[in-house]
Amino acid sequence: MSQHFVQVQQASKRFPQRGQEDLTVFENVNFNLEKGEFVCIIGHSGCGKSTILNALAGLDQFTDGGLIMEGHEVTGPGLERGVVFQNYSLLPWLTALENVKFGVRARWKEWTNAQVDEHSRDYLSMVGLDDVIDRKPSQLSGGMRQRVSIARTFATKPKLLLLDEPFGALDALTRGVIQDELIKIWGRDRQTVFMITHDVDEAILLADRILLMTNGPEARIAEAVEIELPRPRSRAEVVKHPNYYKIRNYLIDFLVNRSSTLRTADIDGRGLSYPQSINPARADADSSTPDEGDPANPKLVNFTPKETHHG
Ligand SMILES: Nc1ncnc2c1ncn2[C@@H]1O[C@H](COP(=O)(O)OP(=O)(O)OP(=O)(O)O)[C@@H](O)[C@H]1O
Repeated sequence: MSQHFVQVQQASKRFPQRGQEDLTVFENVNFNLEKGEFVCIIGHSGCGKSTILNALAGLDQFTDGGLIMEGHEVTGPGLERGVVFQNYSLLPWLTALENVKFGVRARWKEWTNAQVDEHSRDYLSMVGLDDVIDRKPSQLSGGMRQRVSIARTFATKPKLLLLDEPFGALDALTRGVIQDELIKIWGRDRQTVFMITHDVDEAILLADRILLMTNGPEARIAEAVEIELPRPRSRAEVVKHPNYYKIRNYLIDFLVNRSSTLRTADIDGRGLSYPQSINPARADADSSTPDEGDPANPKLVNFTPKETHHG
């Protein structure tokens, strides 16, 4: 039986295409998540990240392959898994507090109203929303709405949190503030998190490991990069750490140069190919040359997705 909290084995996803061969988005995808781990996944647009996340959520299924969580096959959605999407799916007719309470009440049906209320306020407070809990989503900014979504999902304490580019629609400043809140809230509960992001710096700040996907079609998870930086992390401290540029340059090199060339041929033949584990902080020279710029104030790298072709 699996020793891992989540185990994905030989997963593939194919979509039928009218009059053409099926589109194989990814194949032979293998990875594990350990309990309490924060894992980010990065790859070019269209390689299948959301499809993998949706399968973990039980909202979609792999065409082939296994998905096991705590020894049980995942076959549909469940309360032990919570999802935050980019477009904060709040109930528009409920206030921020009511939105959070809605999830909490569904999770702990035996709780009194006072318990539900206190718990929900606690999580809204953690994301800095004490003053606006009685506002409806339409009266909140995009950043505030996303904070409500995060509070709502974390408040139900799912064992596995699935975050699909949760900050993708936010400006850089708001994003920074909410990243800090996410670190705080995760630091308290230490749930297992699987998060999609296009932002290399965000991934370094948050993750214990970053899974790197090659380009689709027929994408793979080629490497798992260990982020050896002390916790608790803050952006100010992380960018000053001697390992920071080694990790960052390694990731950017993968995305810019290797994600398109490291294809099936390179990783085939290994049978059940788990991603190669990489620790750029311990690697030599090549990937460790700092890029130009002020280390205390690095350029914000928001990795711009590249369309891939499926023709
Ligand atoms: N229902 C569907 N039918 C056909 N093709 C689909 C369907 N859903 C997704 N795809 C295709 O599968 C591929 C993977 O989509 P997915 O959204 O998982 O990629 P992604 O890596 O999350 O991309 P992005 O970073 O742009 O969000 C894309 O090429 C998409 O067009």
